Amino acid sequence: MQKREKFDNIVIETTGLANPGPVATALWTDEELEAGVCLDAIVTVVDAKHIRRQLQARPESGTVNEAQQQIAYADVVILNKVDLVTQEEADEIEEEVKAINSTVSITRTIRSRVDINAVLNRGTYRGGRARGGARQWADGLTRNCSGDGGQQMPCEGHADCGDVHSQQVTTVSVTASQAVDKEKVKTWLDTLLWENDNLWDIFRMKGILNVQGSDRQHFMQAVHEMYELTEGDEWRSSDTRISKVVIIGLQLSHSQLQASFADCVAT
Ligand SMILES: Nc1nc2c(ncn2[C@@H]2O[C@H](COP(=O)(O)OP(=O)(O)OP(=O)(O)O)[C@@H](O)[C@H]2O)c(=O)[nH]1
Repeated sequence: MQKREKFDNIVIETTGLANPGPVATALWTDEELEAGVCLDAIVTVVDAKHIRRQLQARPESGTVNEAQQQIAYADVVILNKVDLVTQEEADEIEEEVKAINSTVSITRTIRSRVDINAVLNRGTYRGGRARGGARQWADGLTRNCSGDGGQQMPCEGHADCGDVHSQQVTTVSVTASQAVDKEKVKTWLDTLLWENDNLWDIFRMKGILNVQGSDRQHFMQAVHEMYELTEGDEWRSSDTRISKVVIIGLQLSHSQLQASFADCVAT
């Protein structure tokens, strides 16, 4: 079939669809396949006036709070109707959103008037060597880590208290200061995402890896049950070579995740 012009962007509004995960994975195509469409970013509009009540709603047993889940999958949150809340309330809402998804970028709006660059062409799912995209969020991940000779890095990360938050979607971050073994990381991801016997539910993962035997940064991300590991540029001399992965999901135990990630260190 021949087409005269291509679309620049396709925006899909999943109205009435509580879980963006399956739609996102269907559109997240392998770069090497050079598909005509690729996933750019998942954007969630948060209603500042009503979100706190929505976040507190108790889900039925075996289900997840829909507002929490939609924030968990988001790469960008548009915090709308900020004219209907105070500045302090908006700050508190941002904190609650970040407690669910510490990697999300938040833009405050009235009537959803937003700079189009905040939501389109973000390149979030582009591989490691692309400009912006993975490199940008990976810089954000490592910004809070300071290297100090092989010790555990004191990184920021919500819910790093070791508790399992049963009905609450949270972000947990795990780190390794020594280089990791790529094959071990793949096995770790397979187990986390595919063989968990419903012990936890992972929606989203993003990470930067210092891979044994490589001078290049490696990026990993997962959505729903799909993950991708890509090679990026060479580490810069100013970079702290660490591995850090953030995991967003339900029933996450920081201590268990940290211990299992530590097993990925190359020996
Ligand atoms: N004051 C104010 N009102 C808004 C704003 N954005 C939308 N509204 C109004 O809020 C009302 C409901 O709009 P929305 O919450 O956007 O409705 P919707 O998108 O159909 O809601 P969903 O069912 O959640 O998709 C309408 O009257 C809008 O004009 C805003 O930023 N500030």
